[in-house]
Amino acid sequence: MTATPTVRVRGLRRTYGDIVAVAGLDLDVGAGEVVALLGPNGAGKTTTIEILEGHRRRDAGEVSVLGHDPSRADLDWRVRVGIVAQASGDLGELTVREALSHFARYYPRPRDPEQLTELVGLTAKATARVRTLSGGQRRRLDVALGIVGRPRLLFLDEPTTGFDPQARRRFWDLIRQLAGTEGCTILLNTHYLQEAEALADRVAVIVGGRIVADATPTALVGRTAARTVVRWADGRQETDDPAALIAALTGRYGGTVPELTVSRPSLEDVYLDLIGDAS
Ligand SMILES: Nc1ncnc2c1ncn2[C@@H]1O[C@H](COP(=O)(O)OP(=O)(O)OP(=O)(O)O)[C@@H](O)[C@H]1O
Repeated sequence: MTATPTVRVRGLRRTYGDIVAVAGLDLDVGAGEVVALLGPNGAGKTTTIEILEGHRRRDAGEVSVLGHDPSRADLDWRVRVGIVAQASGDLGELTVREALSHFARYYPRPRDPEQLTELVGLTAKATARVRTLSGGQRRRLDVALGIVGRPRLLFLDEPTTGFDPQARRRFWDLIRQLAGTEGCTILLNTHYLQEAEALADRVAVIVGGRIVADATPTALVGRTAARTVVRWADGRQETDDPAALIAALTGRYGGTVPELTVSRPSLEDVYLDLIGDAS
């Protein structure tokens, strides 16, 4: 992590009447990092992201995003921040190409709308009206609109909801490209554990408006008490040393172990443990 994080949050709080949505949250995101926010419904992820985007006020806490307080940010800051919100705006009767060309004009150094259409896999729909797109296609357009201005920092709030598996993989490639080649910092809010595992340098788990874990996916999985489960035709055993167990089974069967499967603990196991402990 660099000396000055791209996002720095200390003691963030936000209430709605009696509901404490964000309850003293601390978070750092370094330049070029991809950080995934995970948490159950109502944990405070969207509230946090929208405060960082400058779209919601906070009750307390310090927030610095690209060196500025987002609640007082100017146009110069806005063009450096890309946003893919949970709900997308109404684009009326515009076609995909028209929508991208229209929004490209707001930025000093926009991406080429044609290349962007290709990048998000919407070339076949370039002249289709936005209202005729399927849910997943509309979401891809939202992603395109979020990156049309070549942001330095990109907020993605559940970006791949409604994507088919192929579109999701393609989106992951795009995010890796943005983070890798272009050095874009990305804060991503997702319910797909596999997505967090595939993309994130760090995972921050929010429960009840607070971060309860913040580590690399590998470190989080390593922290779990869950063990590898080895199953075969007439047995099942949990173990810390699957190789030794499989060698023993191979000896016992005098060769191939029938119906052998090995399941390692996943990020999902750890996540479920964490939110279970914290709630
Ligand atoms: N505008 C609002 N008015 C009142 N309560 C709100 C408002 N926005 C959010 N909340 C409440 O604040 C809490 C946190 O909501 P938030 O949308 O930040 O959660 P989330 O982690 O993004 O959830 P999800 O995964 O379901 O999108 C919830 O209890 C929610 O009902």
